[in-house]
Amino acid sequence: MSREPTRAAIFPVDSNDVELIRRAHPAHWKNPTPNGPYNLVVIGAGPAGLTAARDAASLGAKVALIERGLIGGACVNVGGIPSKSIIRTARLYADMRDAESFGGDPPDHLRVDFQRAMTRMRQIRQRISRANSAVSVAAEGIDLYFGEARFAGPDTVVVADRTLHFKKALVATGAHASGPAIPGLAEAGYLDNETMYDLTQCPPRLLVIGGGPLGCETAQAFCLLGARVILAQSDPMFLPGEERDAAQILSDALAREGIEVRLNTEVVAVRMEGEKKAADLMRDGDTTTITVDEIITGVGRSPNVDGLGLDEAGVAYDASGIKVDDYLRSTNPNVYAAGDVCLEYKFTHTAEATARIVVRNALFRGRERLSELVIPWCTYTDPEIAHVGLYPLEARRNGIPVKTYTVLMHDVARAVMDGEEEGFVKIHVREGSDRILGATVVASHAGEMINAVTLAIRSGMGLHALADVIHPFPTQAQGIKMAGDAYRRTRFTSLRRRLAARWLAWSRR
Ligand SMILES: Cc1cc2nc3c(=O)[nH]c(=O)nc-3n(C[C@H](O)[C@H](O)[C@H](O)COP(=O)(O)OP(=O)(O)OC[C@H]3O[C@@H](n4cnc5c(N)ncnc54)[C@H](O)[C@@H]3O)c2cc1C
Ligand SMILES: NC(=O)c1ccc[n+]([C@@H]2O[C@H](COP(=O)([O-])OP(=O)(O)OC[C@H]3O[C@@H](n4cnc5c(N)ncnc54)[C@H](O)[C@@H]3O)[C@@H](O)[C@H]2O)c1
Repeated sequence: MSREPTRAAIFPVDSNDVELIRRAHPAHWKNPTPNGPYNLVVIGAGPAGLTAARDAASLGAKVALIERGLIGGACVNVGGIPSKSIIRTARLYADMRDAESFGGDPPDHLRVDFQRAMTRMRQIRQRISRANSAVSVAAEGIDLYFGEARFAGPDTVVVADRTLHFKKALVATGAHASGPAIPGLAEAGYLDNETMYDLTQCPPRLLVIGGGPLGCETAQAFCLLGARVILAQSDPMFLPGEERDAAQILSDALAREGIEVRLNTEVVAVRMEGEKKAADLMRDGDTTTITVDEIITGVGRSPNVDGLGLDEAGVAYDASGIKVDDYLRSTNPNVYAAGDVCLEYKFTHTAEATARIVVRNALFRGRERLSELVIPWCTYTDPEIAHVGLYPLEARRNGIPVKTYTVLMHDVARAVMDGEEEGFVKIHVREGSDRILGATVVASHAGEMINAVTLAIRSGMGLHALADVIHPFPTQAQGIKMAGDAYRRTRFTSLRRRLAARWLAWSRR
């Protein structure tokens, strides 16, 4: 059974897309002619490949970069950039509807202009792609090739009619949307992240399958842009990896906005009924049928390993991607991997961070380790959910006693003023110390707030010291400092308090 999603429209949709393609994969690009072996051949020009190629070239390495599609990879073209652009417009409509609670008047006839929201997204996407144009990449001294790359041996890659020899290679081919094996889905047609940004009209009734970051962000954005959304998630909670109360706040927020939340629910069959798509949803053995205009899937991503000739290169891989050691080296000591093709945590920032490790380890005999990275992440729903470090459950499983300091956002003055009181800051420390193990922030700007905790963990700064960092008033980031203050207050032992009281009493004499 084919699991290919249907094309919503012909890409390019408008002149912005034409411009994007002109920059990110020019029609008449002439591939260079290799001239001796490369220090580094990079396959894939997404965040991982671009970062590695640029860093290596700027250090004087002879670098080849190969891309089969658009420079920028998933992030720029079909991921973080388009999704966060439409989320911004969705939030604008949410604020307009909510104008009364900010002391304003909601517009009389609020009509969502979906096409304009999507056009704005395409404008932003092509604007951001300027920084990665083929011409600018080549101008940085990188030999840029377009075409499908394939290993022809342990030190050779072929692309189009060129054969490239390398001392080291980096596989940075990313991942693609996994197609859920739901009977009838392929025949009925569906969209995923490769195709949904081609939409020019908002589907009136939409089923989103999958309640991970992609499904939750997409469901909320499309709901705020006018679709009636049903969100089906097979797990009992959205964002299954996150802390329960964070996922619960999100679940409540989605339901409040009018999304039909279906947890513990499997989509078991899809079929066409006239112009509509009928989907059978099963929960606890009971099946209900819903009818929708469109289906979007977000059920995880699978690494791009097929057709790369990895066996010829002696590079081991499986369904979770290329097997790498802590130095990001594959089973071929001269071939490394970075980003989505090998990582459990599939984020733009981890793709870039791992690419930097590869440049140091592969070209300069570095010994930098993947396990030493402190990796935060954020789901850009409203409220946002951000995390870094260990979860309490993980810590306890490893025998580490945990104490948590919690600040509710409704106690943070700026959050109250902004009408963004939902959420919390939770900082987990090793019990009996101020060593920060991890943190979860649920707040409108959690993605910005988590950075202070990441910095603290990275630099070995304890929660006590974090409380001493002066935060401008009023900011929502004060929630982080307030968690530090909560920790500090616990240090006022009864003996200290008694001594302080005695000293103060003596000072009053
Ligand atoms: C909808 C969505 C939203 C997201 N939002 C966020 C977010 O908010 N924040 C975040 O951090 N992450 C986000 N991500 C994840 C992020 O996009 C990825 O983690 C990131 O793009 C991975 O970078 P990469 O370089 O490893 O791979 P990719 O970006 O996938 O790039 C790989 C490149 O390799 C090319 N390629 C593949 N095979 C070959 C071959 N054989 N020959 C030549 N070229 C090849 C591909 O064409 C592609 O351009 C999101 C993802 C999606 C789908
Ligand atoms: N803000 C961000 O950083 C961001 C945003 C979007 C995507 N991403 C990245 O992209 C990757 C993919 O995200 P994702 O949300 O697609 O994957 P995911 O694996 O994180 O979540 C998929 C969810 O779908 C559910 N699911 C799977 N099959 C299902 C089915 N048949 N019916 C109903 N539910 C089903 C799973 O229970 C799971 O919770 C992730 O690694 C993520 O890091 C990141």
